[in-house]
Amino acid sequence: MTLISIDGVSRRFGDVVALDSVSLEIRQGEFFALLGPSGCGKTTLLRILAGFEQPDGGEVLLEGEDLLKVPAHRRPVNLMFQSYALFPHMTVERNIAYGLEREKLAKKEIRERVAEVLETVGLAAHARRKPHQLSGGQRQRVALARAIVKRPRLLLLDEPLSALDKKVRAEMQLELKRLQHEVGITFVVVTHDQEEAMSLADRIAVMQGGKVEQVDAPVELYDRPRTPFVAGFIGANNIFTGKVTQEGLDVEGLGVLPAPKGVDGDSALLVVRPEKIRITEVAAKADVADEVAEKAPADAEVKEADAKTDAEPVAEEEPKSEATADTEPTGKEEDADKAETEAETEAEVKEEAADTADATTEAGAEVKQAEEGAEPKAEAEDAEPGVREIAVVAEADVEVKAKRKAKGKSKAKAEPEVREIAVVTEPVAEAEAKPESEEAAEAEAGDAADGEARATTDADATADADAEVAAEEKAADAEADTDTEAVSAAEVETDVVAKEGAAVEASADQGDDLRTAVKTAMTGEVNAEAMAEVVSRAVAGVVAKVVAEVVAEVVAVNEAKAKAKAEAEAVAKERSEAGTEIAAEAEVKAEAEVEAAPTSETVPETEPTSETEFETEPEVETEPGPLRGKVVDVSFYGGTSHIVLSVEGHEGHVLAAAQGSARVEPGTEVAIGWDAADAVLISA
Ligand SMILES: Nc1ncnc2c1ncn2[C@@H]1O[C@H](COP(=O)(O)OP(=O)(O)OP(=O)(O)O)[C@@H](O)[C@H]1O
Repeated sequence: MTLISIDGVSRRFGDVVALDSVSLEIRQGEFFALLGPSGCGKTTLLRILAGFEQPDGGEVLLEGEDLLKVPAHRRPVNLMFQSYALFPHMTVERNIAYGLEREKLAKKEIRERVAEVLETVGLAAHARRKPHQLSGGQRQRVALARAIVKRPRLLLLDEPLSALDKKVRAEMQLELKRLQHEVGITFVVVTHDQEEAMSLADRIAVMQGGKVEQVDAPVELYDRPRTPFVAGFIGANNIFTGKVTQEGLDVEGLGVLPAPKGVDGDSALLVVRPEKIRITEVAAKADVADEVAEKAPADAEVKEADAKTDAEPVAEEEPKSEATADTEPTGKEEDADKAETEAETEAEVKEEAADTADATTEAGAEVKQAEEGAEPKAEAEDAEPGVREIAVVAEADVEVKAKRKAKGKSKAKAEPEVREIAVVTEPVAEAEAKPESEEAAEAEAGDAADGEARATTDADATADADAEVAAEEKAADAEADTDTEAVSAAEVETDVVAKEGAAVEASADQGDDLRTAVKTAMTGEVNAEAMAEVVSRAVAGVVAKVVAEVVAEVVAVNEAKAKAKAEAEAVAKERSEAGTEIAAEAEVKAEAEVEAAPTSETVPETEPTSETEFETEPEVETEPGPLRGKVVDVSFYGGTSHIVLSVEGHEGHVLAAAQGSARVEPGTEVAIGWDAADAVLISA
């Protein structure tokens, strides 16, 4: 139901048009915000509603009644000033009572209403204090109490939180919302702070230059801005200007970009939110590298790519600085080097992996270290490149592409190998939801991309690696939690652990002591008394069953604990390697992304295409975007990675945002894209 109807209201101050035919409706009981930059006319509109200003034209109705004819002091409207305007010499309760006293209400009623409102704003204990004895937030509550005690139909708040520091401000935002909900009064708040408006208001009128640009709910404003101003004002946005075509928006210098349908030939703005931007590391395929190599035989990096394609080991290559920059060699450098050398032939690796399961694990760990500290091209030349090749190809080919670009080759010729960088939650959620076996299989790909499968080329060793990676993934799911929670990440194991006490203690009436005895015996501290009990009950035939049960339980618990410990250690190791805890999460996500990338096992013999990649892993998007660019900067705050990208042919930067820590370095060449459905087209 409409409470206030504003129709064609204008106000000029000399040459300045403060309000230019403003029309909007404010509903009964809603929290409404007037949002816009300084000087857009929001305060003028508020003052007109309060009766402190008269418009030059237009009308304002309150439930159908002409409000403009009603003098300010008779309007059922209250204005809470930015400065709160409290009387410094009066106590809190007298400040609140003041308006009611002026209305000459009965003292009893005044007392009751003041007490009620003091409770509502949580200041009953401060009733006798004076304003200077209160904090900023408390003073603001007094101002609010004073405004609502008169029970206005409409409460106007001019920048109500601007005098508060950030923390109190956040608290008061919640408080204001609660209060508005509780008292049911229609609130109209004026603010230039979009975050404040978005978090407080049910609906927002975005104003600019004395006009209302758009009135909508916060989500609508964010998702579907209807004017260029709103698109630029609310949140960060990537904006491209061009001509609408059937295929998308044709932007000069950039080509046709994915866009929703529009009117052909129209000039329009394309708006894409940073979190909708998909960036994928671009790397030309080996044959492209080959082709470049042929044309530039003197280029050492291209030669390496060539060599890799031919699968001829070039084991003596020195590590390259870019390749080693990611991870500093650890104190186990020598071991790592040794392991790397050992891992260079499949036969040696097999031998090493075949020794024992422990030896395999150790070798894997060492090799992982070796690889992290090693030059990727050496990996590529490995006789058993397996799934690792993806990461290696990607890195090598970025360099190749850079060379190719330097030679002025058309980017259209590249058939990019992609590795999605900006992590999105959906694919990860899907990956997490997968059954363990599938997860383990996929983990192999991600794992191998990290080079972990290097030393495990025989079946047993690979299975070990799979299990290890699957365990890592599960443990990493519980990453920010305590060790106990890490245990709970392994569902089955958790069950067993959780049942440890309960199962042993609660299973059989007469078996309690017996179970304790057996368990105690099994854990090494033989209790003579308990064992005597065991023996005596053997006659009753209880023992065999109980012993079997307890043995199974203890074994299961021990296994679960061992596994959980290994997982926790793996996670800790991952984290320390990645540098931050958040990075660990991103790595798991990134692995899920990498799983989608084709491997030498999954990529067919014939030239792979994006389509074949989709067929392999249809649930993860790997289509590179239409734009090519470079990562300029990556910053992490608010739980999100904010990635600044330069784009070929585009003057401004493109912003991408990814939840968690994105594993992408400045300088990385990327393809940039988005889904047409995720973008908004606005007529220019
Ligand atoms: N009494 C006045 N005399 C002259 N110009 C005025 C007067 N009141 C407002 N203006 C002008 O009208 C325009 C709108 O002012 P208004 O205060 O409504 O904007 P605002 O959006 O509330 O800005 P802010 O957020 O800075 O308070 C401004 O250009 C302002 O300078």
